[in-house]
Amino acid sequence: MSQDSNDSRDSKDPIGAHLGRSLAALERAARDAGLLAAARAIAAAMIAALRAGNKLMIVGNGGSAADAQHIAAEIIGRYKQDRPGYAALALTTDTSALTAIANDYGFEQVFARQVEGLGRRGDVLLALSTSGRSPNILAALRKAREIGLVTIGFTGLKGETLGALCDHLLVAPTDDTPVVQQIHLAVAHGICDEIERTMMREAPRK
Ligand SMILES: O=C(CO)[C@@H](O)[C@H](O)[C@H](O)[C@H](O)COP(=O)(O)O
Ligand SMILES: [Zn+2]
Repeated sequence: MSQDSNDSRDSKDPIGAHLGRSLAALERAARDAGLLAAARAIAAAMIAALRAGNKLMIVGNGGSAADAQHIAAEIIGRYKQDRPGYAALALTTDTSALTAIANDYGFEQVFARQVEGLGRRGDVLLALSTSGRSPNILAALRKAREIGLVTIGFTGLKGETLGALCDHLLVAPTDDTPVVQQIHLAVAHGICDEIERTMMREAPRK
């Protein structure tokens, strides 16, 4: 049985059961010193790259593709403060590129090919994968390493092997896919806050 499943409550009250699982996992995350240390190190790596004129690229499948776009929008647009846009993009949005690459080279290459074309040494690749096993995510991380990007993985309890391809790995303390995604987004919002506050403190008008 999954760490967070509760079958009898699920069948009677799926919404309440989901909220209960989400709350418990978020509480575990908020008290997880390893997760908080990883999140702070990830924010610092992103800040260093953005300050040096590099960019952040983000990849994910399904709900994590939506999260990739959400996080990129917070950074290029704004999170809470009026400030310059910082260089971030999701590689999940260009349907022409995605379909051409999938059609011509296979779905496994949809992100790796974009990393090859757009990535420059010192850029950051943030890969969101709840399972840590999606072949297109693994291929993107391998390509990023080849080019000299900083590699960051967000995963769940089943995905820790992703760490072999990542300079920084954040592990949500659950194996329930949607709850893993919710923790990824909550941590990402905290990281956006840290990025914005630090960049604004150091160069408020730049
Ligand atoms: O949003 C959800 C589940 O909450 C799904 O769309 C989910 O993202 C998809 O099944 C993905 O293909 C899962 O990929 P990954 O996180 O294992 O890399
Ligand atoms: Zn979902």
